[in-house]
Amino acid sequence: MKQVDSQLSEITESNILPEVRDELINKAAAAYQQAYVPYSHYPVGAAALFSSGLIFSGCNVENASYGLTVCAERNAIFQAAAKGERKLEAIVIAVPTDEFPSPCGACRQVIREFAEDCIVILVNGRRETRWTTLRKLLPESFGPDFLGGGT
Ligand SMILES: O=c1ccn([C@H]2C[C@H](O)[C@@H](CO)O2)c(=O)[nH]1
Ligand SMILES: [Zn+2]
Repeated sequence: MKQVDSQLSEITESNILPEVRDELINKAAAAYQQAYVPYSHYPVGAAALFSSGLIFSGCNVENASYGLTVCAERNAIFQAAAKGERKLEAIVIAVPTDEFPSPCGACRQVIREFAEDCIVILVNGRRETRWTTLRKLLPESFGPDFLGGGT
């Protein structure tokens, strides 16, 4: 546990510039304003930083056929992938509630497709942050390397 925490603080302190972090947080919080959530009333915003330096944001979009709902994280990542981005560096997930969000299993796996590991910053409605990593959220993961893919 100690080791994980020290790895984490290394990642959080050194790998993201404060101005980039702030931009990610602002974009994720702006994204949830556009959430389409007539069923859950739980808006989520995500902002994903890719290796190009570009940030892609997205919100959750629900559907009357509930299972067709797309989460904010996947919306942001798929928009990036559609523009040719392939390497995810960090993702911020923001909600307006007091509780921190947590990416669902499907989104963890989609994050894994574009990052062996990456910074994950969770933001609540008070703009408090919780830093974690994909590796911590999805240990011993299955990824593109198993299939010789990932490019
Ligand atoms: O990390 C999360 C967790 C949930 N949701 C969405 C899916 C659905 O629209 C609503 C309730 O599950 O929140 C996200 O977008 N991201
Ligand atoms: Zn999800």
